Amino acid sequence: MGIEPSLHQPSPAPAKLADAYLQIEGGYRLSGEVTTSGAKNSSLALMAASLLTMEPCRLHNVPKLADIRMMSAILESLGVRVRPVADNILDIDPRFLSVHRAPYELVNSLRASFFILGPILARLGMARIPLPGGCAIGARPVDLHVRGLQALGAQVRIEHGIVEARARKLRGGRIYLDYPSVGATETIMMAATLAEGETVIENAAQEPEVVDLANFCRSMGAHIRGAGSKTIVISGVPRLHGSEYHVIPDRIETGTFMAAAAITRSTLRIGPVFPEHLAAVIAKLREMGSVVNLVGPGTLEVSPGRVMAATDIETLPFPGFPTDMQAQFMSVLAVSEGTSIISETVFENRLMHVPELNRLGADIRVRSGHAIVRGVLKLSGAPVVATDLRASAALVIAGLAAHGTTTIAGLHHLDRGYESIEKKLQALGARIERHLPSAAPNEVNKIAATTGPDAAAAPV
Ligand SMILES: CC(=O)N[C@H]1[C@@H](OP(=O)(O)OP(=O)(O)OC[C@H]2O[C@@H](n3ccc(=O)[nH]c3=O)[C@H](O)[C@@H]2O)O[C@H](CO)[C@@H](O)[C@@H]1O
Ligand SMILES: C=C(OP(=O)(O)O)C(=O)O
Repeated sequence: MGIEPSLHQPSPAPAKLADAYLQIEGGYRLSGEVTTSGAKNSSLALMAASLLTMEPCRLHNVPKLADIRMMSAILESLGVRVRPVADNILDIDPRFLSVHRAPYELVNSLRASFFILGPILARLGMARIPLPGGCAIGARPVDLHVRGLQALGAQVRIEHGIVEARARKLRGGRIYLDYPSVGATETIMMAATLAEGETVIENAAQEPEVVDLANFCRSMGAHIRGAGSKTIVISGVPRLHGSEYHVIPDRIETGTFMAAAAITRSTLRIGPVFPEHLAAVIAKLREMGSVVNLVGPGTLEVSPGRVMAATDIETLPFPGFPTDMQAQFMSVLAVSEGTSIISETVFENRLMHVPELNRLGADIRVRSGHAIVRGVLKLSGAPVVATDLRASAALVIAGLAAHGTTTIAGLHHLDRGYESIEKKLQALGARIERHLPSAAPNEVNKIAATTGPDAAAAPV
């Protein structure tokens, strides 16, 4: 993937006092145990995959997030019934899927909305989905999704920003992905479950969320082999049945709390976790000097070593270091001893947090897509603006370590991907509060159930 520096990005709009913001008093240690929510990126793919059957599905461990609420709204716009039946349990009844087009206003806000293309095409023989939105971290084309569906016999054209795919009957095919795209692997895998004959995806993405999706499809009766390896083989079946399924824990949320432990030099226990999903993150943190141990089934303990040392990081497809953890690790490296080089190779515009971290006293320069991070002794609190989801997490982490007060605006990014993050951090002893839009500048509002991030996730 081509990488270009983010130096030429316009600065994010300054925070307005009328916007919601987080206020953090940093420089304090954390302690205790934190529970990881279900994986956002799995849940979104599984919600789309539930369209493949005509029977009800129940998903457990779905996080309460703005993205999940949006995906629920998209499914409902297609005639599908989506109901939260208990905390983090979502019932999806796709029997009445009848609409093959999704509204732009809904699809525009998240990348995962595009996951519905393959299932709708497989079920209805036609789909019209606007090009997706999501974090503005690069161009994020959909050519690999399109070529995959074409290999299954679909006719696909893109006009006026809408992807239209038609196929009376999808047929298995052989697809080599030029890049192991997570989304393209998922789109093709879902469509292929109902295609006639065998589909082989070569150079497939190996991310745990791809495996979770394959396992969910298998629980519905799909025949899928090799998920988690570079070659996935799908033998199409005439129909899939309903299923009840538990979403895997969110490895990126776990990694974010691991980074919070490292930067505040605290001991934290984090779980549930599949350590093999975080092998690269654990290895990097150990290299930097943290002590990371598995202290029980599915619980990691992160504690401080003698020093936090610089290290180089290159983001890569799984099992490499995840791009979704790059920003958070940049915060930790900003206060580690020595100079680190971070190379973002997955997305060409995912260094927008650099100027904001520098505002907090970090010393980071961007040169040809690489961030050169010179460790400083301390960060100091300042007002900053989140530019995307993981950038916002990086700013929260930096704010926990920065001396004095940090305010973070642009919380709609954070609320896309972190369930109750400030409540979880407060329980660990962090001095973090959310100020709601109506609040006077110095007046803290307790998070009202009707307007806070939990409300954003209302359907779950
Ligand atoms: C909802 C979801 O699951 N999002 C995740 C998913 O995004 P997403 O599925 O969008 O990420 P991809 O793996 O597809 O993208 C990786 C690279 O491939 C490029 N590409 C992708 C598709 C395509 O048709 N053509 C193309 O060139 C992208 O521009 C990017 O440079 O995987 C990313 C990589 O781990 C994560 O950061 C995102 O959190
Ligand atoms: C980039 C992310 O999400 P999305 O693909 O939905 O933009 C993310 O989860 O970090």
